[in-house]
Amino acid sequence: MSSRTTLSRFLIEQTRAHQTPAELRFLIEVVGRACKVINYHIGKGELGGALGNQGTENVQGEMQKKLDVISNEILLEANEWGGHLAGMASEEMEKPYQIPGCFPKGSYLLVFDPLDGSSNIDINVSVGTIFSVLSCPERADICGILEDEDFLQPGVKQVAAGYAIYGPQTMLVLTLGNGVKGFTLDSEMGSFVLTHDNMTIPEASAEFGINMSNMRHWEEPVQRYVNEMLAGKEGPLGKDYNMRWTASMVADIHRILVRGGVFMYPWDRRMDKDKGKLRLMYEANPMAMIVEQAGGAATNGRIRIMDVRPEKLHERVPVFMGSKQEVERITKYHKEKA
Ligand SMILES: O=P(O)(O)OC[C@H]1O[C@](O)(COP(=O)(O)O)[C@@H](O)[C@@H]1O
Ligand SMILES: [Mg+2]
Ligand SMILES: [Mg+2]
Repeated sequence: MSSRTTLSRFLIEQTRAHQTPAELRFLIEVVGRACKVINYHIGKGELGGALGNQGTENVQGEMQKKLDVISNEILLEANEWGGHLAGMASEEMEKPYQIPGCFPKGSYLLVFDPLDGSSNIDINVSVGTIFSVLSCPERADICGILEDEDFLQPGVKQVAAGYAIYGPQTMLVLTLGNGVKGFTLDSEMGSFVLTHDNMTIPEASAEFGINMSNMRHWEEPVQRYVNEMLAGKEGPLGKDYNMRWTASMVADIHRILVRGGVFMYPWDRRMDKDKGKLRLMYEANPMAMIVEQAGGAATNGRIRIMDVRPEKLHERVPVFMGSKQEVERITKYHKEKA
């Protein structure tokens, strides 16, 4: 009997250890399978005609990549008939996706960013898929249409969160609320195998990730924080910091789960008040749950991201997440300025 723990076996063990409902287990399995299919299309690249623009815009006014649309369809198709979902919402769709038919639906809502890091697709840099699982509010009418409001639950309500990273290795990183696990895709077996048993983020770090080209637009607390790091050991922090930015949130957060650091996408003067670039429901919330479950912290500069009350399905939020000490420092600088 192989001692390697596949995703399926891990989920069964979770059911025994933590009473994880069979429906949730099935949901994670289906999402895992969909990510394997997405991985196949990404791996084919131009051979499969999957690179380049789709020629359409999504609800955020962003030019969609072909793989944004392909990945979205793969996740919808895989999850539509399983009976485990009441509905879905995606970065690439303005409104929630209704599970067709009049019959009792599943207990869960799946919210996802089908392809994260889209600007990196055509240059062969790691991209990912991010997902968040919520419970579906009680519904009288089984034929009832799902409204945006059904999804607008704060991050603390998530029952699971995860991401797939399509890089030199393809991995699935997952939390069900008791720690963070990483599974590597064994392409021969076609299974995700547990390789990172208890991913944790060191409290202290000397590495940060931010798009530096936006510096002139940032608020004072962010300018101060980044300048102090750039000042290195001669500066007030007394240590040298390294900088990394891949422009794929999944890849930047994965780096932090493996070796620590802080990831930032702050508000800047070009944006709507108190908003950011990254989306609360399918980027910030799932990543915040994973980061906190790994011992890190995640705020919008002022409060815990998972305490933010969502108002809109595609709303944006400033993001500071990673090693606790660094996130606490940048949050303190914002509070001092408030
Ligand atoms: O291009 P910028 O400003 O560096 O922004 C990069 C950020 O935008 C994103 O690509 C947005 O995500 P999508 O690709 O899913 O739209 C993040 O993954 C990444 O952190
Ligand atoms: Mg994204
Ligand atoms: Mg995306």
